[in-house]
Amino acid sequence: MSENTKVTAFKAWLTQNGGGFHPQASYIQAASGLGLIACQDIPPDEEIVSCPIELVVSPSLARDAVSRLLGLQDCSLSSRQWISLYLSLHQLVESNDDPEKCLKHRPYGDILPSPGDLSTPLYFTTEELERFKGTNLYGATQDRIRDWQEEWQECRQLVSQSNPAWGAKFEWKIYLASATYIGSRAFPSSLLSSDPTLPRLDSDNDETIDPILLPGIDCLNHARGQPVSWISHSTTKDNGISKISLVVHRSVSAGQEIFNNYGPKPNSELVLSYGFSLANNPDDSIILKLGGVSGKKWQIGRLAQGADGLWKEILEAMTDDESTNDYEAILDASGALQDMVKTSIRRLPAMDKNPTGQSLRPHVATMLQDYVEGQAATFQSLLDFAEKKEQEGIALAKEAGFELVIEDED
Ligand SMILES: C[S@@+](CC[C@H](N)C(=O)[O-])C[C@H]1O[C@@H](n2cnc3c(N)ncnc32)[C@H](O)[C@@H]1O
Repeated sequence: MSENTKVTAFKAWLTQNGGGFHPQASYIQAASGLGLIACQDIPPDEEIVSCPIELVVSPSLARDAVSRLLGLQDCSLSSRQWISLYLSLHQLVESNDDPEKCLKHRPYGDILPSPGDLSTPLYFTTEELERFKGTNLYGATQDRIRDWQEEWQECRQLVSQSNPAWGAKFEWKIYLASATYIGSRAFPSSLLSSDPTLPRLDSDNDETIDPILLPGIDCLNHARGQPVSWISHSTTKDNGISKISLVVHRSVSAGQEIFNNYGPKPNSELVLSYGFSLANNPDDSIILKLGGVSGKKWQIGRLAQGADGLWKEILEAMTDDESTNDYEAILDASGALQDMVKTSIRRLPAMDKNPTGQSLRPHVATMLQDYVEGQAATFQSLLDFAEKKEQEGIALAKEAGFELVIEDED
């Protein structure tokens, strides 16, 4: 099937099921892969795309379909595993071998990017990945490979027990692509509530949020700050959700791309889960954890946003009593923070003058450059913060009658 035929079939499937695209929006090749382009001027506040509830790929839909197809009972897998397995089975099982039509997302599966078009770090060459050594992203990629491979082994075993021929075909690359689709296209299940919200899917504080796939709505690329709304439509009958739609509040001129807004995401997350980065991304952040203290992870943004909590924790670790005004503790804490930040800065990968050199593909070089720039700028802001605290400590010492001269070791 050609690319156009697949897109036509997908659009027809979406429409037949009660969803669809704006009549003036075409799903075609855009600047970053497939995207939605306005064929004529579209006024603000128009519904751009909608996905009927029947086509939403939720963990429960996936679990029910997979369990029926494989004859599983009371099987426990994570939400990501159920959805990944459901998507993967679309590739492993021919339509003829699925007489009950458990796998009902074939037109959707056909328009998902091929593995060759996926660009998250799990698709980097070894040499490309090595260039990220010294960053949190490098470690996060290694963790993800290990975790997803364990998930794949577990799923493959289930498939093999049910149908050895399907199990034999279930290679790592099939699970990897499915799990990558979830990372780069999923929305939080909270959108299905009557009061939709867009929290982070990896949010530590809400374990009730699952990934869901919204065919059609996930066809839009991301633009930071784009004003959009999520509308969940209720049925008049039982007040359940009938469809989810996306409304874009800016007008779009003919020929322009229509964007979604994936929310404020740092490049660490954009690269790891989506395979792209934004230059000078204002949402960049670093994650720090103090060894031997509470184990809490601190997220610090550019301009040292969020550093106050981290500072308080370091300072409290340096003081025996409740006093956080003790200049010695302030100077110790500031010294510890400066040492920690300087070590992290030194570990960051060196940026080539010509980052699009031969060893890296250009899109990987761009991600490396954007990501390292954000990390370096954020660490530098934290260093400035620590130096300011040092000055405050010196001023307090002076008030107490001590003249301090701090010598810089670097
Ligand atoms: C939900 S899909 C968006 C539609 C997608 N282009 C497609 O082929 O269906 C998310 C993927 O689109 C690409 N993408 C989205 N926004 C982008 C952007 N601003 N710059 C570069 N790539 C982007 C990335 O590959 C990302 O993983």
